[in-house]
Amino acid sequence: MQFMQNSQQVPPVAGSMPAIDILSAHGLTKVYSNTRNKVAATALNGLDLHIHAGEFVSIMGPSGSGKSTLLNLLAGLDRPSAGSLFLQGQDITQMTADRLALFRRRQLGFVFQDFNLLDTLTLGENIALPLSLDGMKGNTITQRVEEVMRLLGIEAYIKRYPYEVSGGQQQRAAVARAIVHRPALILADEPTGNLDSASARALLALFQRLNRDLQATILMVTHDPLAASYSQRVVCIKDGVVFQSLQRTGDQQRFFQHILNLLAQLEGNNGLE
Ligand SMILES: Nc1ncnc2c1ncn2[C@@H]1O[C@H](COP(=O)(O)OP(=O)(O)OP(=O)(O)O)[C@@H](O)[C@H]1O
Repeated sequence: MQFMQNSQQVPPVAGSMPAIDILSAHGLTKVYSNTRNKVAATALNGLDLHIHAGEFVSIMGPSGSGKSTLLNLLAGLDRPSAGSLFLQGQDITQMTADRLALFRRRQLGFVFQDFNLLDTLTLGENIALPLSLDGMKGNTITQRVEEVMRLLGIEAYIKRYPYEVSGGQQQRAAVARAIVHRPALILADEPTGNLDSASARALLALFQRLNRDLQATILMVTHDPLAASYSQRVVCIKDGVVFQSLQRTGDQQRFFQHILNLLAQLEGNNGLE
């Protein structure tokens, strides 16, 4: 299984930063206007962000800094008030609703805090969904589902329903569903929030493996500095703009310490919840 298939994408050269932008946001602004009390809230205030192909990036920031708003815009669930947002070289802010829905289905993979698996479908059927929605043939779907379940070590549970497996196994199935169609970008929203610490570490190690071995590009929103230390770069948002971007240089323990230092720099560090 390989994520880099598009001619626009090239695998990163070992030891150097990959140069192709999967995501490129310029002056991204979102103002929520409340018609009732006529008070506007600026959630994003001209944010610039670039994510290269093959990067694993964490987004952090205090409560109310704009993380969810950013994720909603990246997911195409909401439109910005101003600015451009290029994914795979296409400005999704200019797409019609239909094109955006197709783009989202093909190019993005989502992993949520509460897994979002359908209870009435088996794990195998849940994972098959993005492929069947895209009209793929049954045999090919079966092959792809089995391949991805093997990759994630959950092939034994293909016929089980979500309520018949553990939280960690459900989240692995959710990751399988997010990657089965080989999206350009995986968006993860607090993916470890509902997992015990052992399952959380296993999931983060899995993200690292997908990133390292398959060059999957991952953007993860997290409040947890330990979770963020599994990624290669932390982008800290404050008041709707990028406060600082921190690249991992040494080992994970050292990066974890750098992240803690960065969080300590943020005004009202106790707002990180
Ligand atoms: N639908 C909305 N209407 C009005 N204001 C909103 C709306 N959604 C978010 N906001 C405001 O926009 C700002 C950014 O909110 P957002 O939810 O993006 O922050 P966040 O960083 O995800 O916070 P948290 O970590 O608490 O989830 C906040 O001031 C919030 O009150």
